[in-house]
Amino acid sequence: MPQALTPRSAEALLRPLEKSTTSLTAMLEYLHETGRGANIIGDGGTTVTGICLDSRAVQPGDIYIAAPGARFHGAQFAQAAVETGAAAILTDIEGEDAASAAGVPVLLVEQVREVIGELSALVYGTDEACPELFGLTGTNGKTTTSYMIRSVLRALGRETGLVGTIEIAAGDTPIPSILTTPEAPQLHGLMARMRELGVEAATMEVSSHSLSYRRVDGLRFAVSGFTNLTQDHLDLHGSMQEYFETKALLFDLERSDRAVIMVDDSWGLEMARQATAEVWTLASDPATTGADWVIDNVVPAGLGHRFQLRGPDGTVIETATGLPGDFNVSNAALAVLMVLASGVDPARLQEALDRANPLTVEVPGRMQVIAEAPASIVDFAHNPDALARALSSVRSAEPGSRVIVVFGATGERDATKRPIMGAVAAQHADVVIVTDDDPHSEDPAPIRAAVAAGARAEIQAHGLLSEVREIHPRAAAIAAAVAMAGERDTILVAGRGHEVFQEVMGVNLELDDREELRRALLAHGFSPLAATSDSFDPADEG
Ligand SMILES: CC(=O)N[C@H]1[C@@H](OP(=O)(O)OP(=O)(O)OC[C@H]2O[C@@H](n3ccc(=O)[nH]c3=O)[C@H](O)[C@@H]2O)O[C@H](CO)[C@@H](O)[C@@H]1O[C@H](C)C(=O)N[C@@H](C)C(=O)N[C@H](CCC(=O)O)C(=O)O
Ligand SMILES: Nc1ncnc2c1ncn2[C@@H]1O[C@H](COP(=O)(O)OP(=O)(O)OP(=O)(O)O)[C@@H](O)[C@H]1O
Repeated sequence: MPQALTPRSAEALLRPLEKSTTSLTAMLEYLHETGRGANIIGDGGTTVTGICLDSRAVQPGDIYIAAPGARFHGAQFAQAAVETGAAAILTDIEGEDAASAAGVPVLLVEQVREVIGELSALVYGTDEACPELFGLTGTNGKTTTSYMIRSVLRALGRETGLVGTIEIAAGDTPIPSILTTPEAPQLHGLMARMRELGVEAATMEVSSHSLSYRRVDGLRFAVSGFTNLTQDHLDLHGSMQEYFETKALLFDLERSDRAVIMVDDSWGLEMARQATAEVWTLASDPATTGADWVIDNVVPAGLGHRFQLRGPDGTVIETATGLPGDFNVSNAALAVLMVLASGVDPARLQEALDRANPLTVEVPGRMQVIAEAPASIVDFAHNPDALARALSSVRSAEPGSRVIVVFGATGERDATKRPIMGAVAAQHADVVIVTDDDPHSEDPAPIRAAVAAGARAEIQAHGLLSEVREIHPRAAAIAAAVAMAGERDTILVAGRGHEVFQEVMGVNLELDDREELRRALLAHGFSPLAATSDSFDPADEG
């Protein structure tokens, strides 16, 4: 993928090729009809062909949305937006003066973020025609489950799109992803582009940030799924309750027709109780009473598992996933049920699962096996629950084998999870190598110290035998892990998954954990798997 994309050229990929026009008066009328106060300063007959929230990405003919943010008010970039072709500006009272001074008509509203989604739908016509949407939220498992859903939909012969942390894909065109869930103007532009490309169904990761910032406003999900809720993003949400309430917005009938909710924890149960969309509940434990669907008869198959889904009226679906970890059985089950909930005939779905094995899909940087001896795995676990689950799933039954984990914690994000992740690593690994994750602009040393302190405190409190080392930079930590590993050991490099840049003190350094691991394995005489054959096929695994 070209790294040289600028904000403007990237934005152009998220637009329909065929442009239609919307006048400011049409927007004003829509806002008034839906009970919102708004005024036009200048010529209401002015028409726009696109809508954009970033002055650096404006395309000629756009309405530039000058929104207040944590750092700036977008109105300070109004002049720049007009110089690059903005035909009008949408702003609030605070932005009025700067917007008016930019010399194009201004649509003035009370709360800018409240109207962006709906106006984007109006501009791109996505209120009238949009691919069938599958939305995923939860702390962990969104990316993996959305790849699985896409794979199942493809096996059913549907033309698909995908929006998420790793990439945006409209048809076969991948577009690098900056946010897990892009801003509303980009989402609507993208849906219109997908419509042009004949995309019938799209999966979308819906982050809690996107719900807080109203990025998915104006979209309607046919089926939304909830994976789980564990600690993360408390810097944004303040408390788990607020984090939960934000996620719950997705399961409102105003946004989603149907919801499939994992009820393995109390947050899931509460989510199912609160949701106003039609709910199907799913439990991983077959003994769970009251769940509509349960996962049963899970048996190891190669690196992954075979399992059954048992539902109402004796319905049984049998399938398998080749992805390691019992959490991937939950992800796979959720994917199958979300497709079923969209109205696909169960027999047709079973036939597609049997024929195409779609739940054995390669998800970059998610439990990605780089070598088999020592078992060397790169995973995206970057919060306590994901790290605990990833570590538990890689422990080999072979006597004397050790688990060596290499990880760190992100800078400028939820600092409370740092010692907790250290403690989790000490509980589950024999050797804990603490290194840098993405420190961003924060000094990496105190981040490492907080993680290592959590690990040491856990060892002391429980008399554990794990060993803690602090090694940086990250490539050196990965090399050290390989240097100490024997063939029967397991190395888990956690936290950065598919990412190929590490931001240290504000500078982007090229770093791909998978490449570093391969390099170190080769240097120590081990045999990594070929870079292109990291996907699994249970058919090969027996
Ligand atoms: C915390 C957060 O999500 N902030 C988002 C928010 O920022 P903000 O409103 O504070 O914006 P600001 O920087 O003060 O700027 C104000 C306005 O001026 C505009 N601007 C700014 C500079 C300029 O030159 N021209 C210009 O037009 C900005 O586009 C913005 O509209 O609106 C901006 C405009 O779209 C986003 O870029 C920004 O995301 C930042 C980059 C971000 O890092 N977000 C992350 C945390 C995020 O959303 N992550 C979740 C996933 C998390 C996970 O699950 O791991 C995601 O969905 O990706
Ligand atoms: N169902 C699950 N429960 C707990 N942990 C999981 C689950 N699925 C995946 N994980 C762990 O979480 C990590 C991230 O998985 P994935 O990328 O699918 O989730 P995500 O919700 O998209 O994460 P993010 O929002 O951070 O991008 C995986 O690498 C794995 O360690």
